[in-house]
Amino acid sequence: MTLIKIIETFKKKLNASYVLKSLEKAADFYGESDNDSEINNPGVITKNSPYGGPARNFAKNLGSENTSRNGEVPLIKLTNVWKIYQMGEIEFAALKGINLEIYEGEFLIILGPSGSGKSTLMNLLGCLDIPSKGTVCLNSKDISELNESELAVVRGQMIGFIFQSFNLLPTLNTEENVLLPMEFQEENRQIARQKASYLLEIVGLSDKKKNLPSQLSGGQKQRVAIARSLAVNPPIILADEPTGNLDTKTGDYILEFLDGLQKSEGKTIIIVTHDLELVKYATRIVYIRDGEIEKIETCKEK
Ligand SMILES: Nc1ncnc2c1ncn2[C@@H]1O[C@H](COP(=O)(O)OP(=O)(O)OP(=O)(O)O)[C@@H](O)[C@H]1O
Repeated sequence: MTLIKIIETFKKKLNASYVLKSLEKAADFYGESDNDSEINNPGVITKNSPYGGPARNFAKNLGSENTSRNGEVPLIKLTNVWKIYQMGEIEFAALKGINLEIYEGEFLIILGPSGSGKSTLMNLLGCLDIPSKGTVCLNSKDISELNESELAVVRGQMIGFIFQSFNLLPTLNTEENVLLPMEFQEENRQIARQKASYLLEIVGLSDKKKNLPSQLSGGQKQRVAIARSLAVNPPIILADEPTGNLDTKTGDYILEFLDGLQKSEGKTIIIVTHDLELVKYATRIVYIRDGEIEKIETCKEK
């Protein structure tokens, strides 16, 4: 199966049971369930979903040559990856020979202290940067072989980003921020707006569509960022300290939400963090220190 076909497969809809679960959680957490008939009526959401029919288990749609979790081919594979920053005469190796395979449907936590190379690694996993040495393969394709525009297309369709600082565009309102990735993917404007509405319902922000980021709380901003990360229904969600700027309760809600995406949607969740609290959500933990993988732990049960 070609990468384009795989990407097309990934563009199918969000799962209805996940939507219901997420809505219930959002309603429960934000105390909105009593006043919102749509939240109490999942049929309405399902009927209005612009993402079409259920699409559980992305892996099953990939074709045997690309299936991952128990198979041979990882979704992302790093082989002897080095990242060397040049500062005048001085070279600094932020990553030193990283080998890592990430499989579809994992909830991977990359844990390490400040300066250990987490963000550098995230930039490589997210195809935002290329390695100085070694290879990063996404669906068996070496990203170094792609030109900038090909890389942007792959990144846009395969990966949803969530950042500690939310990275919302300050002059765009909530709805426009969620629409943004779809604009780059040339979505039909009307369908794009339907999708944005749908995603904002999932994260419990239907009533904040016209608010600017400055008119939202931290937790609401991060929920907008999550809705935006899901806009093109990517198979991979990559998050850099997603709860770093949130209080514990809101942070837990965000993580439960991501956990739901992994469990019910089969999405691959990758979080880089220094926060040990997050490991309870992981299926695997990668410990990184001084640019090297110290150890990798597989978690028996979540
Ligand atoms: N552009 C750059 N030029 C030079 N050195 C850099 C650059 N970016 C990062 N570094 C260095 O690389 C190392 C790893 O940085 P990185 O941001 O990946 O760490 P981190 O684990 O994400 O840290 P934190 O948790 O504090 O964000 C650090 O020592 C940092 O100073």
